[in-house]
Amino acid sequence: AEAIGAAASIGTPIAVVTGPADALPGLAEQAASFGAARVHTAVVEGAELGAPAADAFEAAARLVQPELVLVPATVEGREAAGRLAARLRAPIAADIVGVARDEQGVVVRHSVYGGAYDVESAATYGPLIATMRLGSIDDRAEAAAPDVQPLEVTASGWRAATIESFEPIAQVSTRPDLRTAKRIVSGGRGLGSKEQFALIEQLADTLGAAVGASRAAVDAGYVEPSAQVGQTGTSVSPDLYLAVGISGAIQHRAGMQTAKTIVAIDRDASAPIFEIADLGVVGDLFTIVPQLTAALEARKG
Ligand SMILES: Cc1cc2nc3c(=O)[nH]c(=O)nc-3n(C[C@H](O)[C@H](O)[C@H](O)COP(=O)(O)OP(=O)(O)OC[C@H]3O[C@@H](n4cnc5c(N)ncnc54)[C@H](O)[C@@H]3O)c2cc1C
Repeated sequence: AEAIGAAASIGTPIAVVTGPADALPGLAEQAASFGAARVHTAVVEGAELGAPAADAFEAAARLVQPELVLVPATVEGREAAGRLAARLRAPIAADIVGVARDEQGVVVRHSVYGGAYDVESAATYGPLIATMRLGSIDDRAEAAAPDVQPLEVTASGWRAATIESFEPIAQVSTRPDLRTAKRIVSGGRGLGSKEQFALIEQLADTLGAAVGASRAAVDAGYVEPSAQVGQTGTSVSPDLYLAVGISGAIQHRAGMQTAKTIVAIDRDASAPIFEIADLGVVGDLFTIVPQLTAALEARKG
């Protein structure tokens, strides 16, 4: 939805979806519902990473002759985008957080030095391939009527890493996914222990929010690494980001400062998190958070 929304903000979005044959109709329908004017499908099955998707992207790029190819900056997306750029001899812009158009063509935006600077880049010849940081683009397109066209893909046979075995991790959480959550409650080192981090989980559950954390909280073992928000964690752009006992280091802010409303609770009035907070509460979190949770529960009741 994000890639299609970003593409629609500067042109006509054409989606390429890859996956097992039985999943493609559903994926194609979803892409149209996200606003893709046309959807090209390609069957990608098996355990090879990157190369089969790059084969499909290459076939689509040669057919469509796009100005810009947007690929989500996931592990596999980055691999496929790099391969595609090499094969098309096209430039690549890594980890973009925005797209625009000026009089000369497509411009992409990057957030660098832990979010301290925004820089723009453009390609002098195209197509520009860009990997897109997930959770960084708000644009969404209107749903389109499905126009699904299978791609003819010639397998390149290029070498690729393969998955030989894997162990599924049972997802036990009923909370929203961190990356796409509308509300996030994040806890930092100020929580002091894994047991006390439960305060964050209770508040999150009261708000129907996802649980996030600073790296200090993750490193201290209060919460699992998948909860980390920031430069080396997940980038998020929720409607509400509630930071509790998080000082607001630049590396944390890099992953959350695009949240629409930021609320911070910290006992240190000079903590940098207050520089970007829309609402700040200076005080002891162990007093404030239980009261806040109780007040929200009472309001729900
Ligand atoms: C290369 C690199 C990458 C990094 N990537 C990330 C990243 O992705 N994400 C990330 O978060 N960090 C990242 N960091 C770490 C970052 O620099 C900070 O160290 C980290 O964000 C600090 O976490 P914190 O705010 O929880 O801890 P602290 O900075 O220690 O802040 C704790 C806060 O809790 C407050 N507090 C304490 N007790 C209470 C209380 N009882 N009530 C209210 N407030 C209280 C304190 O006043 C303080 O402001 C990275 C660092 C490096 C070098």
